[in-house]
Amino acid sequence: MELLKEKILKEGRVEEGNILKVDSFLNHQLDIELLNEIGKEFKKRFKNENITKILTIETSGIAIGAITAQYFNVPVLFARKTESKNLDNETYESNVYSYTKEKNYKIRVAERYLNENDRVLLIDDFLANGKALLGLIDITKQAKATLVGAGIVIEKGFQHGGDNLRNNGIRVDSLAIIDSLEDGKIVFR
Ligand SMILES: O=P(O)(O)OC[C@H]1O[C@H](OP(=O)(O)OP(=O)(O)O)[C@H](O)[C@@H]1O
Ligand SMILES: O=c1[nH]c(=O)c2nc[nH]c2[nH]1
Repeated sequence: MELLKEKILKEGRVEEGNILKVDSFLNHQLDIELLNEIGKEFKKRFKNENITKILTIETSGIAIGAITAQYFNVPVLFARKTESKNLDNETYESNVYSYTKEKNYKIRVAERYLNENDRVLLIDDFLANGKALLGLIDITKQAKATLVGAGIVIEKGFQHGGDNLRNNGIRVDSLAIIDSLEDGKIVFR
């Protein structure tokens, strides 16, 4: 998606540890105009798939998940990473290692909001090693829901999470794929 790539080149900063910082528009401050265009693009790509639910993971997936859900007219459900009295006792659970936080999280989704009648589109801001998506896929399987695929805003292709999933037959549509951040230079696939 050209608009997104231009924005990444204009505002993205490469940080230590192969981190691309895009917090001016994607996962801290939010550029709603751009996020709307991204939501429309996901709708265009998955419009024939009868999606019934968008599933994402807190924190950074929520904004893009919610904006995208408007174009599908379906609810967005986000996996929680922290315990809460606010959550049902009956939950699907999985484990996710966070690349940016360097720690493991137990993620949870209330059973009542995901079931075998659902056709699920996973949405997230970033795909790196694929751990967040693997956790969401695990939860989708536990719910016996149908996994349609994943829509990702930025994939860091050099970390291979996306290609591993594709090799396992999972549809992963990323709007920008980065092949290298070496020497602080952003190189798209
Ligand atoms: O493909 P992976 O290696 O799993 O990396 C991608 C995940 O990492 C980020 O989440 P993070 O753990 O930084 O949490 P946040 O959403 O709270 O920022 C991002 O929002 C994805 O969910
Ligand atoms: O803002 C982010 N930048 C990254 O490089 C990254 N990798 C995983 N998750 C990420 N989030």
